[in-house]
Amino acid sequence: MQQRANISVLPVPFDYGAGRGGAAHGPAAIVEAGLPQKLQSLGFPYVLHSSGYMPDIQFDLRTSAQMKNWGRVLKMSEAVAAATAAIDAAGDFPLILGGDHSIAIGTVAGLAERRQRLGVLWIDAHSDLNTPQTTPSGNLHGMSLAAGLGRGDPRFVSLRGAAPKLQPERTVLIGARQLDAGERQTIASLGIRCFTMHDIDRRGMSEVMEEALAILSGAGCDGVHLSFDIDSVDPGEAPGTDTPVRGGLTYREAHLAMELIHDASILTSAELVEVNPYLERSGRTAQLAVELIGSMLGEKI
Ligand SMILES: NC(=[NH2+])NCCC[C@H](N)C(=O)O
Ligand SMILES: [Mn+2]
Ligand SMILES: [Mn+2]
Repeated sequence: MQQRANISVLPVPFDYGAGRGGAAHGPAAIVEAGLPQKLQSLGFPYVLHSSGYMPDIQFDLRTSAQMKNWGRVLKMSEAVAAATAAIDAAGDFPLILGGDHSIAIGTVAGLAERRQRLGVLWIDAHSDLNTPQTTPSGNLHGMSLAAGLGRGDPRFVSLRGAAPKLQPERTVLIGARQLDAGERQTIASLGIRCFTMHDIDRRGMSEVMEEALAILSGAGCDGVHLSFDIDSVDPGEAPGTDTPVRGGLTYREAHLAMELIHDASILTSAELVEVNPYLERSGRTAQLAVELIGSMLGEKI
């Protein structure tokens, strides 16, 4: 991260953007797995917010086949955007814990309020570039990056005003290995830089990350947000997630990515999403999340 010492941890216990329940318990699992101790041992002052900033979203039953639970996702997004914007405005480093990946609709909207040239590093097995027209599932966690880029339902795209929040030349994807047809089209037509698992296999994580970070460093960003979907990591290491895809990042590749991100000193915010403790007994996925956050913050072997 940049020279901002105070870390503001914002839990988003929400999973109505996913196809099943459980990711709402991700933040508690990550805290339970030792995140506060990790931040302390690395010497960062931090505050751990309660989830009380979220209004009563349970009872907004508005939904459709193309945007399941959109009423709840919209209410959550508004609350998360406001909370994230406030943390950013206070000069703290926002560290957001998901929750399913639909929470990025809110985090990106909140960050974009002060940062019109926000860069985003999206580490994920997926691209989350679907729209209500292209989604195969109707799950909004597969549409969050699209919303940031100005694609999809106007209520999400224009959350808290200006749209789009993100520009394709400041958006970099890493770890992709399961893209839907409409998403491929969007990546091609917008010219988004997408480093797939194929690229990582051939060139190695180190070279891929160097290029990715160079793109963001050279893109005139006024901030860089890391959106880390734990399903980017291979399901052997990260089984507790809703949409696992074989052939993911190894444990070491994931750590190396985080270490290189730290060394580049460009991050101004980060989120870690899609940990679903319901899907495993071991707790190893939440533990991995804590370790990866450690590497992101400068922990070395
Ligand atoms: N954040 C995630 N885990 N997204 C998974 C998306 C899966 C699929 N592309 C869909 O739109 O439904
Ligand atoms: Mn995702
Ligand atoms: Mn994913």
